Amino acid sequence: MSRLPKPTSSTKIRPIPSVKPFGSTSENTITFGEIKTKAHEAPPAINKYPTFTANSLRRRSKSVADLTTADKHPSINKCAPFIANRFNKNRRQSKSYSDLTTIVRQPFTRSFKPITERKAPTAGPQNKAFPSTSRVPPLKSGATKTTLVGSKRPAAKSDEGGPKAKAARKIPDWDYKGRFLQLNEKYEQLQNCMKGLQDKANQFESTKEEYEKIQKEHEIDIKTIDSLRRENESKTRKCQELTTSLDELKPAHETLTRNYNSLQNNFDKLNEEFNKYQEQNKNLLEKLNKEKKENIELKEVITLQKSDLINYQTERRVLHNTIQDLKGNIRVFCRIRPPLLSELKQIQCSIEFINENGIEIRKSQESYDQITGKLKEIKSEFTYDKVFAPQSSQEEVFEDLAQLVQSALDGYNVCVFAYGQTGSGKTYTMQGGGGIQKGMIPRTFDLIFKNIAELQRSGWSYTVKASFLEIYNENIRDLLTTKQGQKHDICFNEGAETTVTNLSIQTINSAAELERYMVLAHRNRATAATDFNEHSSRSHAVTKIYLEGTLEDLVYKGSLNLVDLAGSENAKQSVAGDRLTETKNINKSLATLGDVIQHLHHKSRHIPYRNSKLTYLLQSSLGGNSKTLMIVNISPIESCFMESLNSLRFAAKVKQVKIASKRNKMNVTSMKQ
Ligand SMILES: Nc1ncnc2c1ncn2[C@@H]1O[C@H](COP(=O)(O)OP(=O)(O)OP(=O)(O)O)[C@@H](O)[C@H]1O
Repeated sequence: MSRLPKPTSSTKIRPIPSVKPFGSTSENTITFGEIKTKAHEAPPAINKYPTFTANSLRRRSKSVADLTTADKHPSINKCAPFIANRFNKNRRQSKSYSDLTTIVRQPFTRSFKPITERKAPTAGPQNKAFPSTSRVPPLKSGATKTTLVGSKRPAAKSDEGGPKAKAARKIPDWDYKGRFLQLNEKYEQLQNCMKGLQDKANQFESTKEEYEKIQKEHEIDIKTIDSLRRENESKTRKCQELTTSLDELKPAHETLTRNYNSLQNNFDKLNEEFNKYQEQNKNLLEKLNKEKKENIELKEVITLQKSDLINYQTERRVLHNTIQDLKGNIRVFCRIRPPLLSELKQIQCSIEFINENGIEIRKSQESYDQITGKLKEIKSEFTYDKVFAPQSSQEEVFEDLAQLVQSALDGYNVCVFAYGQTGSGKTYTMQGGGGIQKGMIPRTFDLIFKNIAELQRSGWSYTVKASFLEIYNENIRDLLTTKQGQKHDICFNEGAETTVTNLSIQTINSAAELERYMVLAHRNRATAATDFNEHSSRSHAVTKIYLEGTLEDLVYKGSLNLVDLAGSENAKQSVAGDRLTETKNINKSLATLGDVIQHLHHKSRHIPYRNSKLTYLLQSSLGGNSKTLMIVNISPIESCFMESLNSLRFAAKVKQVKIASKRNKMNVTSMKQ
C-alpha cells in the first residue's frame, strides 16, 4: 500500500467500470485483499449476533409483554413492575441494537456511488491526485470518513458533475494507476469501515455479555415467575376449594346466623328481664336489710320477752304447784256411781252429800236399839278433797285431775288410782266410754298434748312415752305385746325412775296415737283372760306416761301413773282355790298400799314399798316428789254397804297423809322454790 503513488491534482479520474453499485444481483461482490463478500450480506461474525439478538429480544419482549398482559393475578402483578423495568430495559437495548444493525447493514444494503461522482477535496496535497469534481475525501491517516452513496440515491445526483464528471467516473482500462488509486481508496474506505465494524462488534460483544447477563436474570425471573405461577395455581386451587367449602358452609352459616339472631333476641329479652329483676332484687335487698335490722331489734325484744315468759312461767308453775301442795299431795276423791238399770230394784245406800267434800253414809241394821227402841243405824261421815255424786260427769271429775296433769308436765311424778270394790265403777272412771263418757286416762292424753302444744309456742319441747302393764297375782305382764313367757322385774334406783325390765315403752306423738295403744292394751288384757270381767276385776292395770320437757338448759322430767286397781273384796266372801289366791294377792297389795301411805304419813324411815309389786312399782309416785290422787269408787247398792264403808275408811286414811313433794328438775337456774 505504501508503495502506491499518492494521487495528485493532475491525476485523471477515471470511472471504474467494474465497480457497480451495491444491490445489484450479480455484480455486488466486492473483493479486497483476502476479503471477499457480498454487499447484501453482513459479515458472519457481525450478522450472527444481531440476528440472534434481534430474535431473542423479540421473543423476550413478546414473552414479557405476554406475561404483563396475560397474567393479571396478584402474584404476577406483584412482580409486574420488575418485569416492566426489565422489558423497558430490553426495549432500550433492542433500540440500540436496531441502530447497530442499521449501521452494520448500511454498507451492505447500499450501493456505493461511483468515485467519479464524488467531489474532490478542496485542499490538501491528496486532492491534487483527484479531479476537482471528485467527491472522494482526501486520504488522511486515521481518516475514516467514508461517504458511501446508496444505490437508491437519485440518479440526478449522480449526474451532478455533468458530462465531465461522467467521463471521470470511468477510468480507462489502461489507467492502471488511476484504477489502482481508486481501488486503494476503496480499500482504505473498506478498511475504515471494517474498523468501525470491529468497534461495533466489540460494542456488540459487550452488549451480548450484558444481554446474556440479562438473559440469565430473565431466566431467574422466569423461574421466579414459574414458581409464582405454581404458587398462584396452588393458591388458586386452594381458593377454589375454599370457595367450594364456603358455598357448602353458606346454608349452615345462614342457619347459624338465623339462630344467632333469634338467640340474640332472646338474650336481649332476658337481659331486659335480668335488669328488671336486678332492680327488683336491689329493692328487695334494701327491704331485706331494713327488715333484717328490724328482725334483730325484734329478736332482742323476743329474747327479753322470752326471758320474761320463762320467769312468768316459772312463777306460774311455782304458784300452781304451791296450790297443789296446799290442796295436799295425796288427794282423795270419792265418786258414787249411779245405780245400774239392773240394780234399780235393789235397796240403795243412804248417802248424804254434806257438801262437795263431805259424805255421810248410813245403813239401818236389822237389830233395834235397846234404849230408844229404834232400829240400830250404822252411820259414817267422811271428808275428802272432793265428793262426786252419781250424776257427776266424767268432765267434772277430770277438772281437778287436770291440775295434776299440769304438775306432771312441770316435772312432778303423779299417780292417779281408782280404788273400790268390784263393780264400783273404777274402770268406767279411768277408761270410760266414748264421747262424754271418756274416762280419766284418755282425757289425760288429750290434755297432755294440748298443754305441750301451748308450751312449744314459748320454746319448750316435750317427748312423750308410754307403757301399759298389768299386775295379776303379783306378776307383771306387758300389755303392748302378745309375747308369752316374758319375765318382768321392777328396778328402782334412788333418785331415779322405777323401771320394769323387758317392758315396751312407746314414744307417742299425739293423743290419738296414745289412745290407740290404750285400746291395744285393753284388747291384750282381754285376750289373756278367759273371762274378761272376772280377770279385769282381779288385776291392777297401770298406764304410765313419761314426760320430758326441755327449754334451753332447763329439763323437766315428770310422769303420770294411771292405775285401775283390782276390786277390793272381802276374802271371807271368796270361794276357795284360785279365786281365793287372787283375792289374797289383791288384798295383800291393797293392804301394802295402805301401809305405805300410813308410813308416809308417819314419815317412817322405812317405807314397805317392796311388800307388793304394786307399791314397788308406784314407789316414785307415792314417795317424796309425787302427787297422788285416789279416786275411791262407791257402789250405791246397800248390799255393797260394808265394802263401800271399808273403801271409804281406807280412803279416809289415805286422806290424812301429807307428803312434802319436790319437783324432778335438772339444771334449773331460775327456778324459784
Ligand atoms: N259413773 C257412772 N255412770 C254410769 N255408769 C257407771 C258409772 N260407774 C260405773 N258404771 C257402770 O257400772 C258398771 C261397773 O262398772 P266398772 O266395770 O267400771 O266397775 P269396776 O269397779 O271397774 O269393776 P271391776 O273391779 O270388776 O273391774 C259398768 O257397767 C259401768 O258402766
